Amino acid sequence: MPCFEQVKQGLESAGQAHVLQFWPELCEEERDVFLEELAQLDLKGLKDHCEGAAKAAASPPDSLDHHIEPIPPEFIGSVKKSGRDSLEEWERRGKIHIWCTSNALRHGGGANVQTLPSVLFRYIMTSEFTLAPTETFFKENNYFGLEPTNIVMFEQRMIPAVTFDGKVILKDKGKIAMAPDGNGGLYQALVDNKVLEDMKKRGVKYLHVYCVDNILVKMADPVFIGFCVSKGADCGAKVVEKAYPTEPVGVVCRVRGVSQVVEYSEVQPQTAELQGPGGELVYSAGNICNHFFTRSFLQDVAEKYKDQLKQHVALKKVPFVDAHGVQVKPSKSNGIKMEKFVFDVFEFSRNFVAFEVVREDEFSPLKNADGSATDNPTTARNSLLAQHCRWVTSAGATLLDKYGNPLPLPSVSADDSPPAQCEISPLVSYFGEGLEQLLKGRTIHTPFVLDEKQTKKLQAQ
Ligand SMILES: CC(=O)N[C@H]1[C@@H](OP(=O)(O)O)O[C@H](CO)[C@@H](O)[C@@H]1O
Repeated sequence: MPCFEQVKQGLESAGQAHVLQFWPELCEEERDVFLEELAQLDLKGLKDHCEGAAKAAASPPDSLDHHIEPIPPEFIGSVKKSGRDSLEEWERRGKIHIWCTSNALRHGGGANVQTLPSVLFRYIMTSEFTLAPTETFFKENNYFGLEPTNIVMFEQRMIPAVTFDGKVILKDKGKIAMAPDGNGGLYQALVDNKVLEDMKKRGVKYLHVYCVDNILVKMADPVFIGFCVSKGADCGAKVVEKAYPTEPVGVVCRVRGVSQVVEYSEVQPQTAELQGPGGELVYSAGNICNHFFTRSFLQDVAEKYKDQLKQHVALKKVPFVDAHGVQVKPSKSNGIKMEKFVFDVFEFSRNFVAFEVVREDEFSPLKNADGSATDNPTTARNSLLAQHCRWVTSAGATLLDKYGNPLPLPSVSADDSPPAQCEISPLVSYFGEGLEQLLKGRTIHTPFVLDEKQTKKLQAQ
């Protein structure tokens, strides 16, 4: 059991003695739980954290408009602008790297890329709130047929939310309001959970990192990996062309000559609207939270740079207990959550590249609840269905609606009328490949689900 006096002293010297104001009212069990929680805090760093948060919230960040420039074209690859040969070559190289990792683990080297199936190691970072539900979800679904030991789940750190005058917020009489430390908490979490050692042991050299809110993500995309490795990159980012100047996505660009992502909130509209000679947006490389890293780059970040990552301020409505111990749900922002961003390591890269992909194929974010205009569960589902309709149609099949009438070619945008119910299992096709031999010349009634069982049936016909 942690020592109460020590914790109390730590809080006092951080200027946070108020955290214990309801201590006399807590029962023994509540005290034990609270003391455990307080002992987990970085009490030495608490003063800096609280003062830093209040200071950062009071002073808006410098405008970056005069310091930004686009990434030079020689550091950008593009699915749209590259020939078939280059794309196939990157894909081939990417597959070799993926296969080599799995083979090194199984046989201690000497990959035979023709015959080995690819084993991928998945590292899933969650917050304190989502670890147990994520584990349960995987278990309940039998790990989706994957080998459980190849899936590593780990938690990012939580840090206290702070008032505008730098005081830790009490969520309850015996509980601090904690918030995850942002997606850039990844680098600290890799260290805390010894994940880099695990990667090393398994022979992992390259990582494809993405945030979960994109239904169209191409996990471990061999084309992207092949592109980045062939350019000798230690760090890379997939981008899509921005749909309109003020679209709420970060822009991959350079600031004072250094590659980084500038968030949509950090530039003036007139900068976002700047156009090149052909009318194209100057800052068009929209960040989709989809990155390539070499393990050795991550190792460098963990050893040398992790503590230099910027802290970003997020102003939030944080429920709290008032001086009388009454729980309050604020109607306007009352608290500061400090977050680190996953892409803030780009500036430490020695060779950063960007790779532009096709939005309709790779980016349909889920940010809002149904009922809002964009980026909600319905638009996400429609994007996936529309993509699968396109795959089936380009494999040479004709889709029929439920009355037996031929469906028009699926629209490129998922925002129009809902696409036909046509879904291809990722166990059958990763990105539309292999469908022609199954579907060419067929007439298919929707709803249609092409899973492994249906595939076998079609093969037998
Ligand atoms: C801190 C962070 O990761 N910001 C990302 C992230 O934005 P959010 O609005 O925070 O979800 O996802 C966007 C793409 O969906 C990306 O453009 C942006 O740069």
